[in-house]
Amino acid sequence: MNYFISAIGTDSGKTLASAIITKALGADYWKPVQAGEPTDSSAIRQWIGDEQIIHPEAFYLKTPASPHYAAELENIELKIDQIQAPITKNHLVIEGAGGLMVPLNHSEFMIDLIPHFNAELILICNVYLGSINHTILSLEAVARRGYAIKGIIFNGPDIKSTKEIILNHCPAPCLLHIAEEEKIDIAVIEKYSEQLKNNWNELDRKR
Ligand SMILES: Nc1ncnc2c1ncn2[C@@H]1O[C@H](COP(=O)(O)OP(=O)(O)OP(=O)(O)O)[C@@H](O)[C@H]1O
Ligand SMILES: C[C@H](N)[C@H](N)CCCCCC(=O)O
Ligand SMILES: [Mg+2]
Repeated sequence: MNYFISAIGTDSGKTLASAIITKALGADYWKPVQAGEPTDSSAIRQWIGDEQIIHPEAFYLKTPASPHYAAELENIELKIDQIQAPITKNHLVIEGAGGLMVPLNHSEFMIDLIPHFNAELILICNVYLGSINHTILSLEAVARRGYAIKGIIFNGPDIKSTKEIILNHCPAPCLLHIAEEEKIDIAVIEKYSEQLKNNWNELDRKR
């Protein structure tokens, strides 16, 4: 299965969550469009070790900006039909850049990659004042297009009322809650990947 990891914004914890998901599923990882350094693939490599496959980016753009603009600066035509998913028999964790409505060019958005890769969405919701609005808007964009959503991963403070209202508007369950950690290292990734495995299996049993 392909899982597309997106978020309600940028710097939301997609790379952290992708490392946890990749580890939990024993999956391959792929960042199709990388804008700026250090690359997310390099962070994932540090956190998951050498045993799993990280596929090379389809587009590496130098400027840490919206991909549509970073591509324009380099005179690169960034179009979805030029991006082919790597061939693998394994699960593939595909990390987007920024949030769902981040543009790749003047007519295509990150969200359009979900059907292109025949993927299920996992939405990373970092929790802050304003995140309810950003999350429900993101869920509406997904619902309007009829795309499959596997679940939500919360990242940050555990605020019951925020989680409840979001989950009441989400057709899929919470897969994991990542707390604010003092530092992110291999032990933290392993701790959450064990939690995610248990939650995932439990949710699959209930379905
Ligand atoms: N729960 C957390 N505890 C501590 N640090 C965190 C947590 N979540 C994210 N971070 C840190 O916040 C920063 C942004 O997270 P991350 O790189 O995963 O965001 P992103 O959504 O992948 O961003 P991008 O859109 O650039 O891909 C990183 O330095 C990451 O290690
Ligand atoms: C450079 C950054 N870390 C991400 N890779 C790209 C974020 C694009 C955000 C665009 C926007 O929503 O305004
Ligand atoms: Mg990232």
